[in-house]
Amino acid sequence: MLYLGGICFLITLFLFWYKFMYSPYQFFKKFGLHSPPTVPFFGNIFDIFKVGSICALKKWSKEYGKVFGYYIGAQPYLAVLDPDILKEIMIKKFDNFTERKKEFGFLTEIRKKAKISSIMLSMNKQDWKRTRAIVNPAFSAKKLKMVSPLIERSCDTLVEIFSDISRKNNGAELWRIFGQFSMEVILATAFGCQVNILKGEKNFLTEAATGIFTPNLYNLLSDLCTQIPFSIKFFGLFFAKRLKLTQYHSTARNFIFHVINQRHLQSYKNTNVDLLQLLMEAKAEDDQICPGSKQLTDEEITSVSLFFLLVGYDTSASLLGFTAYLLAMNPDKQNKLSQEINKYYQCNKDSSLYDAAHSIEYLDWVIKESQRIYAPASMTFRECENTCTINGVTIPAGCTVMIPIQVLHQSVEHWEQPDIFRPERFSPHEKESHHLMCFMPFGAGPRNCIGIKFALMEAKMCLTSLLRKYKFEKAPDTQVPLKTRIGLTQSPANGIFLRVLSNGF
Ligand code: HEM
Repeated sequence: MLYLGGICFLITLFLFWYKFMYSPYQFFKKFGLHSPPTVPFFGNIFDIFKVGSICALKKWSKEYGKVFGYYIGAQPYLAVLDPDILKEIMIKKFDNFTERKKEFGFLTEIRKKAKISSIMLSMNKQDWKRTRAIVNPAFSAKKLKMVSPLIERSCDTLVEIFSDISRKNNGAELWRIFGQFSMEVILATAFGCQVNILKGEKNFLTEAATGIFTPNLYNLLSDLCTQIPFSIKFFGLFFAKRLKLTQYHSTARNFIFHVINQRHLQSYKNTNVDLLQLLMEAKAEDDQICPGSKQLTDEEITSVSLFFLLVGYDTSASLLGFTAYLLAMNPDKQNKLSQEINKYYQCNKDSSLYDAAHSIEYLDWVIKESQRIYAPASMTFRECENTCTINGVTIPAGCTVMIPIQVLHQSVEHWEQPDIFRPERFSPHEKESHHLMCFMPFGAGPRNCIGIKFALMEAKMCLTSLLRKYKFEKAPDTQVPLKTRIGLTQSPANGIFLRVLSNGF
């Protein structure tokens, strides 16, 4: 009896080892793909902890080439750094790679607790097609020009605030201020809410949004728990109630809910057809979605709105902060940009801020070069629907392709002296020399960032109005080199301290 018990125990142990510790890590081997050695149950999580995801990816690509696998827990990721293969995945074979990484684990539980359904980043093919078609018109060039006066209003407030900062010798932390600016802009343009965030109103919103985007342990833990699915439910339920992250989600969601209710209560029809109006007009009767319809449920309207609020805030704040930092560290480039802005206004005295911002070519190069050095969205994903072979590489069905935007932007193979800030790389004369897929701050293909034109308009208008009057300079507290915090997005780890001076024009 004891003998039989012993055998049963050993068999159980073997099955446990096979299922959780051996078999998951054979995934890439089966398809002839290389991957770094793994630690059972944890995969390559410790390598990432040790040096950070970007350094780990750079190191692995040196050892295993431009396509290799790695594991977070038991979750397999295929990192692709080959621009030709990326072009196939993101553009040519988009139908087979329409979805991103599926959302699971703690974050789903946290969102459920805050009554938020699937966000647009992780929507499945059908829901994404339906939602994107509804939202697209809000981002047309014509619509964006219509909302530009709202951005100009926040630019004017920002100039006032910078006037105060320019009197301080030690400078100020600018990333937070750019965050308030971008929150104010997205609220006004997409939701019709004129809130003076820059003057201190509703600061709890920027706090919640920052909290949601700060990379945290839970993303990694989520992936770890995929091996034992019930643990996600268990830990998710246990932690979700107690975490600050849940509170942040609830705060942001409640605010959006309030804005939607206010819009419902307005007796007149909103004439400025903003994003929220488009979403609300797509509301399905009784929350029933018919196949092929262009409608949204109530919960989807809240979730999509919330996502736009968050994503519009975080990435734009980082873009502005990183650009200010790079200009401060490269005074010759900053001088050139200020001169170009000044020259433009000398010839076009009555130009609108919108027109000025879109006419200064050098500004466009500066913003591109800033995004190349510090990509505000450091990575994106695509899920492979059916196994396929691209340029001799087999990509298994169900595999999550990881597209390391920041690593591509820093590749020595594609960029000469990638650490040097040189906006001229993007001049018409030079830009042909880099592969299209080695520069993709907004992703690529049909599922790229929907907010490209909006984000660029906002950043260009903001920098034009600031650099007409001020220049950025290194302050005693400026961190050099700048440390960044990398999750799905990239932001400065300890803010951006800079001095602001009048530029004498
Ligand atoms: C500097 C600012 C921004 C950067 C760098 C950025 C970057 C990105 C990237 C890399 C993606 C993934 C694209 C892909 O997978 O191919 C994305 C998706 C997305 N972004 Fe942005 N973004 C920015 C600003 C914005 C703004 C202002 C909005 C909206 C107001 C926005 C809305 C979205 C949406 C809705 C998606 C999901 C698109 C989809 O799944 O169809 N983004 N963004």
